[in-house]
Amino acid sequence: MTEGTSTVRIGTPLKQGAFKVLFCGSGELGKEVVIELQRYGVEVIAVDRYANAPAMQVAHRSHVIDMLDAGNLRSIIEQERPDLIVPEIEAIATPELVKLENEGYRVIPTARAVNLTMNREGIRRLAAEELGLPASPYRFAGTREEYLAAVDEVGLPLVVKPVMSSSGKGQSTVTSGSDVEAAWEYAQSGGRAGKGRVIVEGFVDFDYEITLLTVKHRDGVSFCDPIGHRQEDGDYRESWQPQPMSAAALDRSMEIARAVVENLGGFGLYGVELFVKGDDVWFSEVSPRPHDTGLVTLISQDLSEFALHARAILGLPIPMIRQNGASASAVILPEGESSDVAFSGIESALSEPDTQLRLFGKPELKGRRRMGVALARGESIEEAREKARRAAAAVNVEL
Ligand SMILES: Nc1ncnc2c1ncn2[C@@H]1O[C@H](COP(=O)(O)OP(=O)(O)OP(=O)(O)O)[C@@H](O)[C@H]1O
Ligand SMILES: NCC(=O)N[C@@H]1O[C@H](COP(=O)([O-])[O-])[C@@H](O)[C@H]1O
Ligand SMILES: [Mg+2]
Repeated sequence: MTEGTSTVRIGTPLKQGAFKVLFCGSGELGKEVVIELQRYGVEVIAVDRYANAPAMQVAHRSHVIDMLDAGNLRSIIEQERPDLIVPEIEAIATPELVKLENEGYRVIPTARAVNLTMNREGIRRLAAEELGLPASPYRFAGTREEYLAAVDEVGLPLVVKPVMSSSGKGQSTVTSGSDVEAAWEYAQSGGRAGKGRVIVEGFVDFDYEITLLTVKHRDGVSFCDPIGHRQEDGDYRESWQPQPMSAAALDRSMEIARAVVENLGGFGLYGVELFVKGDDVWFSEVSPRPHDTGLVTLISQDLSEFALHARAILGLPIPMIRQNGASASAVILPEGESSDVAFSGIESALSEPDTQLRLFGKPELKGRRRMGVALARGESIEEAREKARRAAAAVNVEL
């Protein structure tokens, strides 16, 4: 930091002068940010809807509450009085965060950003209607009748998603008239916050899709190299960096990302999701926080997306981001039921050079759940992807 302009002060954790950060959501992405904050001696409080969530296991203390309940959320925040509130998932009583921010609390990146992005309607209308950015055609629907009308207007093929959901929950692609009914029912059952409105989006026939990690920090806006990824059922399976792109598509992507994060404001790392075809780029959505496809940066960059988020929210400088070359991540995504999962095959997963593993320590598996991720570097993207997939496949999940 430049002499004379130092304003960041970090006290001693668990003492009067501690700098306190409270996480709303305590999954695998939060866990890595907590670890980065711990390295600066920040006092961390992790909150989620269930006990022993990944970030809780590395925080100073934790609370289990229904974060969609405004009263519960407020009472924990008033009890803890954190210097920063860091939302880690979408399903939070975000209007209450707006009120708390008005009362003087600091919400990362801003309460407005969190409130707009927790609901697909907020962010889509901002990006497409206010900022005029290119996006797939879309309609919103709250009833079956509105939904059927929306399907007619948008036309097939299309994608249906609950307005409040993530990781593909409640999402389906409709390619024929016979899927229309099932997509509505699935969206009604699959949203994180229960039944409700859906977005009907025209299907974008992209060549590839990227996440452009974009950091807003004290000295401006910085971009990470683009991350390519492969999704199945709306959930990420593999990601890699750098995704090869034409100069025109990359410029356009940065332009779109900059417009979005400058409007949303605040300090922190954003994951801007974009679809690319040739030199054309469409905005898809944005996370006002580290992104799951950005897990690859744990091996591909000197400062991972989690380290960058920590620096940005603390008001620390980010003079450069070093990329280490072709890298990839592959998820460990078992299906089944267990409340005492064990992992084996780890020696084999780590037997190749430039390979790493993260096991999240989630206390329960019910259905399909991301429990870990394999990371690898290679001479080429293809080699890195193969290595990461081999490492992920070598891990046995014992239920
Ligand atoms: N309109 C669309 N056209 C084509 N593919 C789409 C469209 N919308 C979504 N997809 C595909 O589904 C994936 C998940 O969609 P989206 O990012 O909107 O869901 P999500 O539940 O918010 O996921 P996450 O929380 O993991 O980011 C996208 O990355 C893309 O592969
Ligand atoms: N695409 C969003 C995303 O990846 N979010 C990450 O997954 C966790 C929830 O996992 P869970 O569903 O296994 O509890 C969240 O807490 C966050 O870390
Ligand atoms: Mg997404």
